[in-house]
Amino acid sequence: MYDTIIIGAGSAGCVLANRLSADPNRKVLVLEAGRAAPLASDIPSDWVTMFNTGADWGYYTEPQAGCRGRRIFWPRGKMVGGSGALNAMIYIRGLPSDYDAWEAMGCSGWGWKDVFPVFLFSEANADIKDSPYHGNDGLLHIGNVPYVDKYERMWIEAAEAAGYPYNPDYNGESQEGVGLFQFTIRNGERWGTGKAYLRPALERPNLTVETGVLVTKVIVENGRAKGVSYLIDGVAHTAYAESEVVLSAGAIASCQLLMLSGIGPADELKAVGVDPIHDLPGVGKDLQDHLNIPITFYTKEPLGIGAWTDEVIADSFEEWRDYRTGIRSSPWVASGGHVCSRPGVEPDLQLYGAMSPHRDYARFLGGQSGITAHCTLQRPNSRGEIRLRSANPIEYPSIDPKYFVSDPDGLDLATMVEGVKINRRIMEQSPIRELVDYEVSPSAECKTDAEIANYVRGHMTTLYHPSSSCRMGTDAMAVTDPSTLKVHGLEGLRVADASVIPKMVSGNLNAPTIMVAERAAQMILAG
Ligand SMILES: Cc1cc2nc3c(=O)[nH]c(=O)nc-3n(C[C@H](O)[C@H](O)[C@H](O)COP(=O)(O)OP(=O)(O)OC[C@H]3O[C@@H](n4cnc5c(N)ncnc54)[C@H](O)[C@@H]3O)c2cc1C
Repeated sequence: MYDTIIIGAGSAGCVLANRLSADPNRKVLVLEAGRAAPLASDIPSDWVTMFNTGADWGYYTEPQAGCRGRRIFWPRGKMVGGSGALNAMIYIRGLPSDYDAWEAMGCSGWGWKDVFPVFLFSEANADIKDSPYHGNDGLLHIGNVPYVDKYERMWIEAAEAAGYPYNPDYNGESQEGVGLFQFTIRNGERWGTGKAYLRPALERPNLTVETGVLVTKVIVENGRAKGVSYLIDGVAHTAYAESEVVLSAGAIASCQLLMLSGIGPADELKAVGVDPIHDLPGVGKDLQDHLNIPITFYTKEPLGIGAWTDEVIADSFEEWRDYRTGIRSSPWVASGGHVCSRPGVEPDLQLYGAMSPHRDYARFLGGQSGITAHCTLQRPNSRGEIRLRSANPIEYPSIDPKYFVSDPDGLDLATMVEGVKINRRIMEQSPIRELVDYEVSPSAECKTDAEIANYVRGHMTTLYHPSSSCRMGTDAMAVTDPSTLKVHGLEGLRVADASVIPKMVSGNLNAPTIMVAERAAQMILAG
């Protein structure tokens, strides 16, 4: 018998495993479906090479009516460290107003004044000292990118020439402007929560971590979570928890597991053969994600990833292996920024100037060197849902983010069209302009807003940030209680991961998820 069972050793689960097992009187079990992270996870440049491997759940959405019927690829980490072991390692918190909006939605205790100290508490910034905006004593190592390509600096110069000010610290006083991102990289190696939080706790006798374990159900008796059922190599097992079960399986699997356990919209559960035990209509609803649109240019000279030969790849790996330096110590998303699509808004677009001629999540590279300019919508209106397809826990759920179609005013699409125009403007400035041969995609013929919108629908990707599928709140569609993160109406069951985020923040989701997990641990330890 354990005190606490944590489902999932991802970004959030590893934080909880560390914080909760720091209490020697608490017996903690962590159950993770994946196994140890592969070498590619350690190497910052190699994150995209893990897509569609055993370390990736490799989900696809339902065909998206707003995206010309395409199914959108949704990679998620399936390994110790979770998506934080697969991600691009950018560290960003979002805007203070994002969290104040959470509070205004009924999540009292989650305003900026409440969460900012938690961000500082978890942060160990190696490069920015004596700043009121950064912590230096936490467990989460943050640093500047170890390798900056000269063309990344040129992209920043071009963006400045287009009128966007240089910002040396977008986690500082203001997010607006362009510059270099900060990363969860330590001495040239990925340092997600699997290493920062879980690894140092593994020696503790009160912490057990089991990998290769697929949790299939939370066992609930008389309104209280008692334990979990899981499969190891297809064989069923159970484990019991005295105090509680914490779902940290991520924004897809946490709501899937609630529904498999009979907790969710009762009619929908019955329709797929699951006996409802607790009618909670919001489970799986209100799903949000960051939408991203890349545009690609070929360059006249070889540069960046497009210039890598087999020899460069081999030599750079040896350099990384021996010294943790060089081109493989960069995730190649170092130059970017946050800009406003129109006057009177806070930065609503995140930009990247990636020195890589890629398309389709960098699974394919172009025939010559190039630059891909990405633009992400920071605060989307689109909200979708996750539903069970069947009562079979092995079957992936139906993921329908309803991109664009759930935003009847069309603001999401219109803002992304502006983002494409901003990226084109940047690419027209010196010193990048002189490098560009021609625009490959969407190509110079795509000119009018309507043509660009059609391109956005046909090429948008996820920026990998599903959230809000078990969102916090006090309204009828809320799933988790903001003051405890307990599932409404049940005892002994909490959710602590990206799925409780009530509304998308203006920035990538790892840091906010880690903050949520830190707070969940504080709540649990407080009893
Ligand atoms: C490719 C990619 C790039 C990204 N880039 C960035 C970035 O640069 N910066 C940033 O801030 N964010 C980034 N993100 C997003 C960020 O990494 C995630 O939002 C964050 O990791 C989510 O954490 P989580 O704890 O909610 O879920 P996860 O980290 O996904 O953890 C869930 C864990 O639960 C396990 N699990 C799931 N189901 C079960 C089950 N049934 N039984 C047992 N275990 C189970 C999973 O295997 C996984 O380990 C990226 C994400 C991806 C996928």
